[in-house]
This record gives sequence, structure tokens and C-alpha cells, in this order.
Amino acid sequence: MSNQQKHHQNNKKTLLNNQLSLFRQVCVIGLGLIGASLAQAIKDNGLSARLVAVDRHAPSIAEAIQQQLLDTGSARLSDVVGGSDLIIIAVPVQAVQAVFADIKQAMDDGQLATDCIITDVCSTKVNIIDAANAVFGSLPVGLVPAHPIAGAENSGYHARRANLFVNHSVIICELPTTSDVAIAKQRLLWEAVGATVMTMAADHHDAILAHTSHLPHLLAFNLVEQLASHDDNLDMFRYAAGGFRDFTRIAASDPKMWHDIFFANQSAIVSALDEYGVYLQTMRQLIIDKDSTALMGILGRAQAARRHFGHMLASTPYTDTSTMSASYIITPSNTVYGTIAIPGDKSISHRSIMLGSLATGITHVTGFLEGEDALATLQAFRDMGVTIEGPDNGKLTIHGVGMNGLKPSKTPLYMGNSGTSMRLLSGILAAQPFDSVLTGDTSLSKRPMERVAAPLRAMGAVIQSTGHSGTAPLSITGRDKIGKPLQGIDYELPVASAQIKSCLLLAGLWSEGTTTIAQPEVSRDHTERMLSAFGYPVTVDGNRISVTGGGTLTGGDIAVPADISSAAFFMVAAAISQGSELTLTQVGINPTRTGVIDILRLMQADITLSNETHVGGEPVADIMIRSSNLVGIEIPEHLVPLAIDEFPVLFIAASCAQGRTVLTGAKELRVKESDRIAVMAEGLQTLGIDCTVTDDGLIIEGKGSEDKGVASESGDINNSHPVFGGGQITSHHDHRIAMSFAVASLRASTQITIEGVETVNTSFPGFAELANQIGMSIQVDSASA
Ligand SMILES: O=C(O)C1=C[C@@H](OP(=O)(O)O)[C@@H](O)[C@H](O)C1
Ligand SMILES: C=C(OP(=O)(O)O)C(=O)O
Repeated sequence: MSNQQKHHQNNKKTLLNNQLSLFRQVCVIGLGLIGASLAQAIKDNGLSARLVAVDRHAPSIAEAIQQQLLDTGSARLSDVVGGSDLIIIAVPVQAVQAVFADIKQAMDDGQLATDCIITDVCSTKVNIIDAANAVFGSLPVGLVPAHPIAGAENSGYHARRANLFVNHSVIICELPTTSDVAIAKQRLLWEAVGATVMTMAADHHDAILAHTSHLPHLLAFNLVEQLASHDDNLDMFRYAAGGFRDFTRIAASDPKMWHDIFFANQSAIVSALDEYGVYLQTMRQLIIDKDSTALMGILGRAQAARRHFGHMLASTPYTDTSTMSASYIITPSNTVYGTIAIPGDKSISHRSIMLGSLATGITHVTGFLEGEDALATLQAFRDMGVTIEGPDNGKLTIHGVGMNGLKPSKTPLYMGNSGTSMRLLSGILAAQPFDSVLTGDTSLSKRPMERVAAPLRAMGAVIQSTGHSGTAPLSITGRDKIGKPLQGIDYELPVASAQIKSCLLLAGLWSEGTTTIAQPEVSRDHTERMLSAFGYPVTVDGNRISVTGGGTLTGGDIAVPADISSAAFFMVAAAISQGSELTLTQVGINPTRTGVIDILRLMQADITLSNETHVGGEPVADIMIRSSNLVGIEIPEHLVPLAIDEFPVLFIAASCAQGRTVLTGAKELRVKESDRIAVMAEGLQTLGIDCTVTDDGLIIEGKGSEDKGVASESGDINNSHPVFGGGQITSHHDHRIAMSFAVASLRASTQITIEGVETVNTSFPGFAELANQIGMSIQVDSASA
């Protein structure tokens, strides 16, 4: 059950428990779909002691009384309205003024109190307020204009559904003249029938609805009319496939209602139509001109935006984690075996979009990671006007716009779950002439952003982290308002973070003078390498990296190697399990990323690299890893930034090692998608591992020492005894936590269930399928929440 449904249930319970109804008598005017559904929901939720209705259609009233929905009803308001404390107007927009006149008469006759709450459910709001003003002379204190964004193409009393409003939004216009009690009671009513209440000014409501509801309805009616007017219309309708059916579904709605809406919201609808006309003409011309690039740009942007808007509204990663509905149910298996290809590197995929977009000419990318994080970066550049074809099986074609070719996005740029996207983009955007806003999902909105905002400010950027504590949303002011470019900076990084370094180097591309970043330890250098590959000079002097502003990038081909951070799960899987041997092909082995190999080797893992070569400026190799008798170690601190994302799964390796493993100097783990020290410790303890959390790391008592056959003389490995118990793990919406505990199942005594695994798609789409291919047994359960 969703939170909203629970809330709905609780409201209902409270009202019923108190044996009090919210209203004495509700009078519904108009028993069409919305009016009758609301009446039914009020009845079913016990929200009013009495329920009466007014409708000119006598059979509907008679039936509603006979079905005990109504206490009474009539065609005339004055017959039934007396004593009502809520009136709901559910008639076509143009009829509302006449209803107001009847209500005023009832007030003047003493049938109704002057503070009686009056609401409506119409699709336009300004004209409702105008009509009330015209009738009452001033706005009644009980007037709460409202609009439930819910409906169905079927109309009338018989189409009613008490659950029509559950999980739908209701927009309320809180007028300055309305009493607080009236607003509060309206909120309670809508929440009690399952809706989410939003408030909006009436004119804003009408402008928005003109685009999101009125225009689409008008187009649907128009398209059906267009086809119906053809002589061969029967054939057209007979063979009209899904597209026509889907597009015109809403043209089956009530014509009278829509006729009224089109007039009631005349000016906003006409301006939405004018805008539509311009866009339509543009597409028409592109087809005439056979302008494939521009047409693909529009189609690709629209397709991606359609998907993107849904996520933005829900403030969730591209995969909706709000309901935590997917779990892994993993049956222990002992051995993994095979040769597999791991998906593309996330860090390099992000950078290929960024630099490809800013380059002149076309950039072809292969091996692009089609995971949610890299797709967020891709969408952001589409939002800024870059035409990007694909992804199609990891292939992208980016039509670079040059260093000065980005356009302002019409909406905030949504970064989903991706820290890399937000931090690197803030460097690029701080240098653009236009304003930008960067938002993210719940997890990203908790991660520190002042680490990039503060040094960017030192370069002259105007950037605000508008969240609770130095967090997103980020609001960036365009250079056109500031009037001078960013200034190069000499900056010493407080932490070894490739994201901060890359953000500042990227800002440096547009800055006056030279930007030099000094890092305390080596961190991944993909930005530096890719800048050079695109022909931008980068100077590396030990741990000091410099770029000078004013250069250009030239598009080219980028082959993204397999992601060593994803490969790490399978490296540990093979090392800790019995009789295992895995070969992972063409994995990136950039020395700034191979900390996981170094650490596993220090733990005496059996790892061999072969077929070493270079792909697109990055070294790659096949990595073979076999079952190993691991030993606990003190992890050298200089390796921490080189394995920063691999620690969750290295903790699994440490649990299976003989002796204690100590990690220090890894405070950064606390500000990833989750606090990876705390969350891993919690999960390890659930599975029976003895571990101690420290400020900047973790101490793990490995259970490998119980291993009877520790590297026997013949060199055999005995990794067969269980190290972990079974149990239920929460991933805290962190992809790497979910995948790490999946790997632990190879040494578990019984089943492990991992909740909230949707975010695995941010970095490793297809993880469970690949794991099962090599011998693991992961069942993905998408309905277990
Ligand atoms: O630059 C990058 O692509 C990344 C840098 C690292 O973050 P920090 O720079 O914050 O350590 C890493 O954790 C992240 O997954 C990707
Ligand atoms: C920390 C990670 O990514 P990001 O910072 O881009 O969200 C990660 O992938 O583990």
C-alpha cells in the first residue's frame, strides 16, 4: 500500500472513529461522472451525515436515492439545499454562473448560511471566480475553487467510481477572501477521498491546463473530425491502428463539457494553439526539407523528455524507487564460471556526452553505458539543444554544438541519482551565458554540493545550493548577467575527488587564464584523458593538473571500455566462491581505477590480466580471477580514491578473508548514494559478520579462518563453508549496496533477500541476468513491497 493510500485510510479511520462527519449535509450539483463519483466517495468514506443532489436528469436522481447514495434530490436547488454546509458544483463551466445565482437566492432566503462552503470541480478557474464576483458582488468567504485532475472518457452517473480520485491531484485555489476553515475542510475532504492537494493561483492553473489538458483534448476531437470528414472514412477507421486509438481516446469525452471549457479558457487555449501551430509548421518544413538531423533531434528529445518528465515529477531516479517494489531473492550457489562482457564505464560514458556535445563536429560513441545515471547526463544535453542519436546498443552519435553552442533548458535539468552528472555539469553551466537549475532525486538532494559551489564561486561563478544544507537544487546565474568570464584559479582539493577536480577543470575551459587543481591523492583521470583526446591541451605535473581557457574541442570516436567498478562484483564473486573461474573481457584498467585489483591482490586473490591494449585513450585488459583464499589486510590509504566505489563489495571479500581487514581514510564513503560505511555495516551485521564502524572506515573480522582447507599443500582452495547467514537486507536505494550483498549469497547459508534493488539500473543494467548466466541464482521480484 502506498503512503498516500495509508494516509487516506488513516484519515478515513479517524473520521469514522470519532463518529463525526466532516459535513452536516453535502449538496452535489450535477450527477455526471465527477459529481457522482465524488458523491459516492463521500458516502463510502462517511464524510457527511446527509447527502443531497440537484440534477435535471430525474432518472439519475431517482436511481441514486433508490441505491441509498442520496438522502434526497431534485431538479431544483431550492428543494434540497437547505441546511447544507458544503455545496459541490459539478456542472459544465458555462452553467456555473446560473448555479451561483440559485445559491445566492438560497442564502438570501435564509436556507443557507453565508459562510457555507462552495466548491466546484471545473477545468477552468478564472471564469469561476469571475462568475462568483458577478453574482455575489464580492467573493463569498466559503468559496474554494478546485479542480480534480481525474476523469475518464465515459461520462454520466453510471460511470461513477468512488476511487476515481485516489492517487490523483486536486488543485485548489486559495483565495485571499476565503476563510481558513473552508480551505482546511476542503483539504480534508479531498485527502479523505484519496487525492493529493496542490494549490495554485487561478490564472496560472488556467495557463497550465490549457497546455496539458485543453490543447490535447482539442487536438483529439480535431483529428477524429479530420478523419471522419474523409469520404473513405469507414476504411480509415477500420484500419486505424493503435496510434489513432491512443491519440484520440479522449475525444470520446463529453462534448458539452469541452465546448464550455474551450470558451471558458479562451485566451490561454488560443495562445497554446498558436504555439502548437509554430511547432507543427517547423516539423512540416523539416519533412519537406528532408532535414534528418534536425528531425531526429526533435523526435529524440521528445521521446526522452516524455519519459524524463514523469521522473522529474516523481523526484525519483529514472527507475521509480518510491515504492521499493523490486527485490532480489537469492538462493545460495557456490560456483561462478564463464567469460562475460561487463557494460560500459559510467564515468567515461558521462564524459563522452559532455565533451562530445561541446566539441565541433560529430562524435561517435560505442560501448556507452545505457544506465540511468549516464542517461541523465544525456537528457540534460538534449534539454540544452544538443542532437544526440541513440543510444542504440551502446552506440551514440552526438552532433556537437561547440564551446558556445549550448542553449538554456526550458525546465530544470534533472540529474536523477547521479552525483557525477550534477557536479561536472555545474562546472560547465557556471560558464554559460544563461541561467540554469540542477535538480536530483531524494538521494542526490542530500549529497554535498558546496564542495563544487564554493570553488566555482572563487572563480567568479554565481551559484547557490538552494537545498537544506549546501545541497541541490543548484541555481546558477548566467554570465550574460554578470558581464565577465570566469577567472582561472589555483585550487587545492580538500579531498581526492575526481568529481570536484573535473568540475573545476571543465569550468576552466571557459575561464580567463589558467586553472590549476592540486589533488591530495591521485583520483580517476578520465576528464584529463578525454580532454586530450578531443585536442584540448591539459598539463599534468605530478598531482597538479592545469588547463587554460579559450580552447576548443574536436569531435571524434570514443570507445567506452567495460566498467571496472561493475567488474569488481564479479571479481569478488569468483574470489570468494568454490571452484570458480571468471574472465571479464576488455575491462578498463586505467591505473587511477585499479585500486580494487591492487587491494584484492594484497588479500592474495588470484588475478591475471591478459590481452592488454588501448581503446580510445584508455588501457583495457581481460581480467581472469579464480577462487582464492583471501587474507585480511590493512588497506593502504593511497589506494582509497583508486577503489572508492568498490568498497561495498570489498567488504564482502573481507568478510570471507582469514583475519581482520581495516579500512581507514575513507570518510568519502559516507557521502555517496548512501552512507556506505553505516549501511554496509548494518547489512553485514544482519548476516552475522562482526564489524566495527569507525569515523573514516570499517574494521571487519573475516570468517575465512574457520576455513578447514585453507590453501592446502596442493594449493586447493576450500571456499565451501558459509560465511554469511541468510536474511533480509535493505539497499537504502544504493545500487552498489544491492549488488554487493547479492555477491555475498555465494557464501551464505540460506536465502538472502535484498529490498529496493531498482537503483541497480543506475550503473549496471542487466546485473541479475549476467549473474545468473555465470551460476548465481537471483530471482528478481518486482511485486514484493
Ligand atoms: O568522476 C567520476 O566519474 C566519479 C568520481 C567518484 O566520486 P568522487 O569524485 O566524489 O569521489 C566516484 O565515486 C563516482 O562514482 C564517479
Ligand atoms: C558514487 C557513485 O556515483 P555518483 O557519485 O555519480 O552518484 C557510484 O556510482 O558509486
